[in-house]
Amino acid sequence: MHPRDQTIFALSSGRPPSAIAIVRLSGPMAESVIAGLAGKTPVPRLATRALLRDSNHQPIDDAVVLWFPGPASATGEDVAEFHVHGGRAVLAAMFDAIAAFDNVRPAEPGEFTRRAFENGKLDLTEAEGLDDLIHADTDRQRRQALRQLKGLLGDRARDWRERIIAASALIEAGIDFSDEGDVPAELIGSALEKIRALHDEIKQVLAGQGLGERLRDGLVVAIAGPPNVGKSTLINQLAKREVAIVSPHAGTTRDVIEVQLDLDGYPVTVIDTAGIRETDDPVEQEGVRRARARAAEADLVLWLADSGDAKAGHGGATPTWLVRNKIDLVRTMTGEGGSYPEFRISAARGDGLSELIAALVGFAQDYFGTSEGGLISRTRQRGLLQETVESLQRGIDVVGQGEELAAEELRRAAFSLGRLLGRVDVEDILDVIFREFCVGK
Ligand SMILES: Nc1nc2c(ncn2[C@@H]2O[C@H](COP(=O)(O)OP(=O)(O)OP(=O)(O)O)[C@@H](O)[C@H]2O)c(=O)[nH]1
Ligand SMILES: [K+]
Ligand SMILES: [Mg+2]
Repeated sequence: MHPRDQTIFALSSGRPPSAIAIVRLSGPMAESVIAGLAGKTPVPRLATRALLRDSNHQPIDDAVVLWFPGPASATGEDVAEFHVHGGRAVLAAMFDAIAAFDNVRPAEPGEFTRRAFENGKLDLTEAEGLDDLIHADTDRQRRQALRQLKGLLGDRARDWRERIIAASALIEAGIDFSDEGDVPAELIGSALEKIRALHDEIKQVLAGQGLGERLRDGLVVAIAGPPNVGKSTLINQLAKREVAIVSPHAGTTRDVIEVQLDLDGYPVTVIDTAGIRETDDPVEQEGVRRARARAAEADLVLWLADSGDAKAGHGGATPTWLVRNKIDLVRTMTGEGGSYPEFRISAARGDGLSELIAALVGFAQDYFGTSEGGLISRTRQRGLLQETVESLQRGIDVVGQGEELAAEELRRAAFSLGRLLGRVDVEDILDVIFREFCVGK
């Protein structure tokens, strides 16, 4: 039997132990399994209490079960849900009892959503939104994912695709006429007008963008600087917990330490790195190498320095702020900040931290944009819209030289939008997209 025709099951809720765990099944065997374990098929879509028993009639758990006959289900197939107590032994017994049925197997990551997609329950942009929603850490990420899940980009793309096909029809009609000699100029003129409008509309969506993708990936802020200036002390303050070891010993931090922060709804990853200096210790050398590499890749570097002797500079092109630490020890500031924005803090005492954090929020606002974010949240989506715009532009350019050429470009544009929606030619990308999903989703 093809894996696609098998019935799949998975733990759809979080890691056990938990108060309640949800085990989900989808496929033709779902009814046999739910009836087998619960004693009878429950009334569709009604939460039903049942004592679940295995094939030897041994009780497994006192549970709530739900039965969703297809196609009116999340995946479009028959779906069964078991709400059991979330103990490891309960779940192990459930999985054994379920897997004992023929043609029932554990689901691959994202396989439920993939089946929903294949059964037309959602388009590919909505599936991507669903994945983003599950992984959203901050409020802004959640709102963006929800917009995507609601199909805003998908709706626009469907509309664009239909209009491209309508413009094609006009041009194709022109081609038919041209056999008789004269191509009616008003047909071509009208098609051209439609294509120009589409081109401008999609281009506008592309222009206001970058923000959505950034919101999905988050902003990376690296704390760098010489040894012992208080980098780890600062990251602990920002994280409000002891993520990094602090000690008076220079060269304490060697690995790159990362924390995820929610700064006013913006997802920010702050990284603490090894103090940058010349050293003979090969382990510390490796730490310094990593520190430089991560600072170079970051979106913003907080270059930490001793207040008494501040020299900013990591030599990279990354935006950099000079943060003078330990102002509790020093009265007079020396050293050149140069053109870098400057902050004065005591990471240990907390002085100046609220100003630094406020400035970080401001930076995040500029970086992510203050708008609600755009329709595009992935490079895949951006690339396909870009292709669409290019095809439309070529269509406009060549329409005078031959209607066939223009029609071909419009077909390409419609094809790119079809791929965006997951309607055509997508097997390869489906594997990539759904692999990133959680098991049980
Ligand atoms: N007085 C004072 N001491 C501080 C301040 N911030 C950090 N320290 C102290 O400075 C020493 C070094 O702090 P760390 O946070 O380990 O410095 P680091 O830059 O991470 O050091 P490396 O990882 O070794 O590069 C510790 O003894 C801290 O307690 C501060 O604002 N004021
Ligand atoms: K240290
Ligand atoms: Mg450190």
